[in-house]
Amino acid sequence: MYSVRIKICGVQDPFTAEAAALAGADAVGMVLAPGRRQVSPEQARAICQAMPPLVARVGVFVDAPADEVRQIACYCGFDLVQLHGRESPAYCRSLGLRCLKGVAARSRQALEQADNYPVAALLVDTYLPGRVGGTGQPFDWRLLENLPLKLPFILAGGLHPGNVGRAVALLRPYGVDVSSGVEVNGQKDLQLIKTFIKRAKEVSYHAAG
Ligand SMILES: O=C(O)c1ccccc1NCC(=O)[C@H](O)[C@H](O)COP(=O)(O)O
Repeated sequence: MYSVRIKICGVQDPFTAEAAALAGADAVGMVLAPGRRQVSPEQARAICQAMPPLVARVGVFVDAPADEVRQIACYCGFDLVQLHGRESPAYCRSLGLRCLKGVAARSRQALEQADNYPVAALLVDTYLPGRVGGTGQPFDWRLLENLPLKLPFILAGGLHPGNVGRAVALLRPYGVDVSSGVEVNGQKDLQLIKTFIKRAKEVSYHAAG
């Protein structure tokens, strides 16, 4: 049976992380890179410590020095790191950590190239020049249709409770990732998180195969 995994990203406080996990999130992401959702290593550690077991804690980095990523991942207790910049395959390998590679959905060729990364999964996100992640903008999902990737892929970019069911039914991704789509006025909203999780899971339970 297929059951899509769900990552709630850009979480900034322990209460939201715990509530998302209890609502059925499989992973919670904390952004360590500059931006409006950035948390300090101390905040990320407090979030990780508040989370119940068996839910993945993911640290999101953008082109950070490898030593810094290793040190923060160890200090916080991350299960995975998400590399959302221009990190090379060699960089990913050198970390010695389980990685998700963020890849901008620019073209099918870009996705096919990324499929050779030595990582646990690809997180396929919207391409917007000059922006990195958490944009709230979707991309044309037809780019992923019938694309034979070896790596599991996590669909990201502009997902929300109103479109996640369609995305799951159409693409059957390994996972889905959301940040802006479960926020109100820039803050995570528990009701939206619960509705997103419910919608994604119910569609995947009913998907054939
Ligand atoms: O969310 C951010 O602010 C962010 C900043 C820098 C690098 C990555 C970032 N987010 C990564 C994520 O995994 C987001 O959840 C993903 O881009 C989807 O975001 P959204 O379109 O807002 O759902």
